[in-house]
Amino acid sequence: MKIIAAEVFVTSPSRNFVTLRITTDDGVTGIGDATLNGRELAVAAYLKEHVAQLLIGKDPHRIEDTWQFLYRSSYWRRGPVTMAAIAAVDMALWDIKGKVANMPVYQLLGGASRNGLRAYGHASGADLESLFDSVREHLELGYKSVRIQTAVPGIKAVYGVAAQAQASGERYDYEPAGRGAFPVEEDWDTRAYLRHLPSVFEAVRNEFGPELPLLHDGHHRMTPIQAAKLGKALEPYDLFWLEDCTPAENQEALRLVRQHTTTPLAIGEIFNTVYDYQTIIKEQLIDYVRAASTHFGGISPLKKVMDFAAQYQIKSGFHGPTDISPVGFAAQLHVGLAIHNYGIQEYMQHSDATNEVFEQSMTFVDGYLHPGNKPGIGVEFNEEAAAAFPYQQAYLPYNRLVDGTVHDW
Ligand SMILES: O=NC(=O)[C@@H](O)[C@H](O)[C@H](O)CO
Ligand SMILES: [Co+2]
Repeated sequence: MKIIAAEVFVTSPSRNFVTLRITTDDGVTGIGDATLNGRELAVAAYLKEHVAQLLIGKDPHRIEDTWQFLYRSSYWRRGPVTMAAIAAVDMALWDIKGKVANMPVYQLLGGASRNGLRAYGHASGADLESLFDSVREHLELGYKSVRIQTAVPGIKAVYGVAAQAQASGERYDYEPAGRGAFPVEEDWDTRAYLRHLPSVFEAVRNEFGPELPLLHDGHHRMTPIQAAKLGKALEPYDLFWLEDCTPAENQEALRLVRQHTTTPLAIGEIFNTVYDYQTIIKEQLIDYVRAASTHFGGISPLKKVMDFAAQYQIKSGFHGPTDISPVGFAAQLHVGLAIHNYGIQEYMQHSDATNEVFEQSMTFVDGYLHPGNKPGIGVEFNEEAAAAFPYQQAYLPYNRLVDGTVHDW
């Protein structure tokens, strides 16, 4: 069996996606997600200009060998662009292998370790009333766990609060990527946030009780001691996790947070190799691995990092916003179903237009996800539908503090 074609498609139903399709001489095709929100064309070019020609003639069954070849032969290692490109190839080859074996990918990874994958949704609201409505809406949609994001007094626009979508009556089902040639500037004040958030969780617990698993995303905005302060202040509200509490390029920073709080910590959606996790896993500085198949080099390394994490009783919490395409999302459902140390899956629901372009076999029933049992990854790419949605440049917002200093968004 040989690879005869590797094509890259950039399409933009609701938001931009980059998809790789590999075709073999037997006519079997496989697809992979190469979407990097705000830098999509960099990955598309990396694949089109530098990778596609290297794949022609290769045996598609040699997944690990192809992964290692792409990782080491480029010489320049790691980074979000390279690893998203390698991820797309890895996913497409697993898709092909599953189709040839006539098995869903999770069966090739060792079979199911559970019946379904517990998911959490993104509840948000500018004030308590709209936040409570959003929690109720997600409970009605079947979610059994919810992430809580809300506005902060004195701050104009805060990450994760879909006020703009709610104003137009839509559900918050897209990741903030403002279309246009320059990132939208948002504002931030950590002290105001730290003063406000505990009262929000107290109100949510009073309204919804002690059982409902609640998550929160700090989105890289605190220093370690501020993250420690928040983690401790939230302990009475028994969070499932506090995510991205501080920028973690300096993995040792989590030592300080860990010393001060028992609030579980989740880190890593912007990481792209196991080396980014090495210290925080070995020293058990986190409880959940936030990697996504698309940003982390694909299915193969996602399984490897979870096997490493298992030695330290750390579980999965894979990143699953709508800027992970349905292909990347399905790929990590297969990994989540097969591993023993599964935790929870972030699940924002893609839009109707996106679901038209990507025909999926995954299901979401009573709060649990399942990738389905179609051979391979279980997603078909509709090229005709994709052609109707041309790429539109879009950037993620960025932050400035009230004194004008650029800050993490
Ligand atoms: O936990 N989820 C997140 O932090 C996401 O909403 C990220 O901001 C977006 O995926 C960035 O493109
Ligand atoms: Co996050």
